Amino acid sequence: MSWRRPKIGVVRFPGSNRDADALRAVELCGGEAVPIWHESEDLLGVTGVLIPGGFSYGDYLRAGAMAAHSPVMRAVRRHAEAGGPVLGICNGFQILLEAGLLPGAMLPNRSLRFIHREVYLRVERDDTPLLAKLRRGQVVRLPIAHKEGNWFASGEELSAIEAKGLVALRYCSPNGEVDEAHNPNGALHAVAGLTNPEGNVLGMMPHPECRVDPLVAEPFGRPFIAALVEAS
Ligand SMILES: NC(=O)CC[C@H](N)C(=O)O
Repeated sequence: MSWRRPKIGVVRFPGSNRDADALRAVELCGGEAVPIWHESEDLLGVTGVLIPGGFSYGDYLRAGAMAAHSPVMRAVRRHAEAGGPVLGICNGFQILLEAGLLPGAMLPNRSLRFIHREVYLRVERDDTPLLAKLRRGQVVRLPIAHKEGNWFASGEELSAIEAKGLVALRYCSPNGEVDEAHNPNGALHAVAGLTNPEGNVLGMMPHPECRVDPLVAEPFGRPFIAALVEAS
């Protein structure tokens, strides 16, 4: 890494609650974490963006639906369209879907319950900078904590997403088998994470930001945060 610590903006909305861990995770992975309030019309000179989890606007309407119309999201869109890296975690992923920066939509979990537990994830691609610290086929374990993680796309859209290889992560067994028994929320094709066609925007339901410190647990989240820092 160069002498300069890349500046990563951590966007905060009313109701964000994973922002503190996200800020710390960025610093632990070598970035300079810059909090950005949702009313900001610009990104304060950052070169990467992290949209953390939580309950922006209380999940009213649909999770992420109101946050997607915040002033800061206009700046995030410009940054993404210019090729800048963006990582959306959980509510951040929901916001990116609602903003149309990633394809598909979230439905309530199949069980209609909030689910908080560890899951296994199979890495489906490693050919883009935000996934470059993982390898295809690798299985990682991370926690999920959501009630709207049942990812959905229409049949045609789903085929196009698979054909373009946009699926980044799928829920799986500890051995990497993708089956319905290991799909916690009913997401179509067990989708847990997606990229845009250009690969510079990544959304994921599991939480890497609370798995970066080896004193807490095996740091399976580190490659995601470190890749964002390096890509920025
Ligand atoms: N931890 C999160 O970011 C998830 C909260 C999310 N709004 C939900 O679906 O419940």
